[in-house]
Amino acid sequence: MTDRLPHEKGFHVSWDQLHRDARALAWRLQGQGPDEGAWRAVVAITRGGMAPAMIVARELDIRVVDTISVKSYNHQTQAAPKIIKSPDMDVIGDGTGVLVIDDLVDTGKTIEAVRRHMPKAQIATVYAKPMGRPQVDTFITEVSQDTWIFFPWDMALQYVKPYRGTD
Ligand SMILES: O=P(O)(O)OC[C@H]1O[C@H](OP(=O)(O)OP(=O)(O)O)[C@H](O)[C@@H]1O
Ligand SMILES: Nc1nc2[nH]cnc2c(=O)[nH]1
Ligand SMILES: [Mg+2]
Repeated sequence: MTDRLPHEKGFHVSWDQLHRDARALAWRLQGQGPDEGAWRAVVAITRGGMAPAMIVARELDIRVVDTISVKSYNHQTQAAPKIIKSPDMDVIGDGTGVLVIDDLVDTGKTIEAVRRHMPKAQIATVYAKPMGRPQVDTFITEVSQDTWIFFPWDMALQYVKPYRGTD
């Protein structure tokens, strides 16, 4: 178990923002596949990669969608990443023409494990921190290493007190 650096800042992502950023990722990946620009399949890194992978698959009209499950974090503490479910290797092969999608790269350890599994795949994330950035082929937004990204599925709308009280 490695205790991670403290996260001084929070970056809170709404569904709307995630949708726009995942669409931007699809836009960037479009036409980059090896078969006349097309991609054969999408593999989502569960669980955080599933929503962005769905949006990318929809935008790029990719109907073959699979998952790879990597377990490493327990809340904000990281252990060695372990692949606990692989995609269908008959379909995915060495990853040629396959897009692997995750919500973010932080230390890059999750993607390192995935890349060993599918060395020829194109790996893309919506958000990237500097440490993991070299591990991904494509990303949309960089956030600093001391920032924790909060995704819409981790949050709920709640009341916020006004700056100036009336009582
Ligand atoms: O670059 P790394 O330091 O390896 O961290 C990035 C990974 O951590 C988070 O997943 P997590 O393991 O928390 O699981 P989840 O997607 O199921 O929430 C995130 O969704 C990435 O997959
Ligand atoms: N939600 C979330 N999961 C992570 N896993 C590794 N880094 C992060 C992060 O910044 N936010
Ligand atoms: Mg994840």
